[in-house]
Amino acid sequence: MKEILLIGFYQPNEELNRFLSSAQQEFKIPVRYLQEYAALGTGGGIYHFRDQILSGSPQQFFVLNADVCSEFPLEDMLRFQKEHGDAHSFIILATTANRKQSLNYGCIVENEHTSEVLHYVEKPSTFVSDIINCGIYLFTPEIFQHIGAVFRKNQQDVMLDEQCNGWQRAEVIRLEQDIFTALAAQEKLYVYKTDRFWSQIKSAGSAIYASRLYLNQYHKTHPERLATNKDGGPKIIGNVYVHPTANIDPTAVLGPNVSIGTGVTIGAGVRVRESIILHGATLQDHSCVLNSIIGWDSTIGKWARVEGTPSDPNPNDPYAKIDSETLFRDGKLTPSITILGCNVTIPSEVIILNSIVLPHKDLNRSFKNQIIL
Ligand SMILES: Nc1nc2c(ncn2[C@@H]2O[C@H](COP(=O)(O)OP(=O)(O)O[C@H]3O[C@H](CO)[C@@H](O)[C@H](O)[C@@H]3O)[C@@H](O)[C@H]2O)c(=O)[nH]1
Repeated sequence: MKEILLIGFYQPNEELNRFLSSAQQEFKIPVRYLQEYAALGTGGGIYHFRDQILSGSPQQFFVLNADVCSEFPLEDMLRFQKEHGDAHSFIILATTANRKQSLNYGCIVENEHTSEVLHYVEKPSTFVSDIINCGIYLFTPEIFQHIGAVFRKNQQDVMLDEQCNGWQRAEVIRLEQDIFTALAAQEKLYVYKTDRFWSQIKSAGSAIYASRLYLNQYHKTHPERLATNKDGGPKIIGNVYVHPTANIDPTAVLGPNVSIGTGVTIGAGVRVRESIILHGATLQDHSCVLNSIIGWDSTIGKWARVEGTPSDPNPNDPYAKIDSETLFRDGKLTPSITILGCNVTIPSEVIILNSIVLPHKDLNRSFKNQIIL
């Protein structure tokens, strides 16, 4: 791997720049952010920056959606490409979903013998296939010829349509609908199926689930990254990550599925389960945090209870995925995890249940099922 390019249409800010430079230092690889002038779609985005992507003449490159978590079996995909198709074929990583949930993803029909993609439908309205697109692709530079053809076709369409504002429309290209659908059954596009962990991260609730998947993975591959029960340390249950700079009272009980960030302070008798505590937060003595995300520099008072409702996939269905449901159903806030934005203060002895608290709020009482602005 030579370089990582992040492509998006957001204005870069100081936080992003700090992240880029610390990632470069940590992973010892150039990491750059390329900003689109407008949302160009996944195909349009990489096409717009094709010169940057192709500088250094890579033979292949990966394109990863930013909102997925996975074991990212990239080497397996490279190996698969060598074994199947030819050196110029494109590979989509796929996994199996249940019939109902498959409709929320890109669906793939394959030739079972050759793994060639025969048919691709993005988010179909009726069942097409339980093999779904994971949003992780291996391309060769030739993909730009296919995107370029769509771009030129769009340009012609735009010229014929006098009313529309030219370039922008022509440059918006979606990989799935505009490229994959056309490439199916052309002996170009192949699918590599994985049964390793994979999930979308579309809602805040899925962050806690994704964190569990990564901690499980660490348990198998990097157990040294996880906290253990030590004399003079807190009680650890299951998979827990604690940043070395966190200050944790030995009478606290953490886990399972807990991540504690930089400089967090956790007082005596605190209980944390299924939660993410971001940097600089303070959990005062005997507070209890369950199924929640605590934002940067927030403070939870003594004996306070911050609790959410997990939205995990059905554990009895091996192919179930997390539902990226909307915040409201039938006009009501769906019970979900509790999220505190940054710099929120929760007083002592209150309960915050299934709520979303926006940054910099200083609460003075208990809240249940609310979005607090
Ligand atoms: N640079 C850039 N990125 C974009 C743009 N539009 C979307 N993206 C990025 O492309 C990724 C997926 O885009 P979505 O539009 O949110 O699609 P989706 O509903 O997540 O579905 C996609 O991912 C599923 C797997 O998670 C797939 O199953 C599905 O087929 C599709 O690829 C996200 O990381 C999103 O940030 C754009 O204009 N520019």
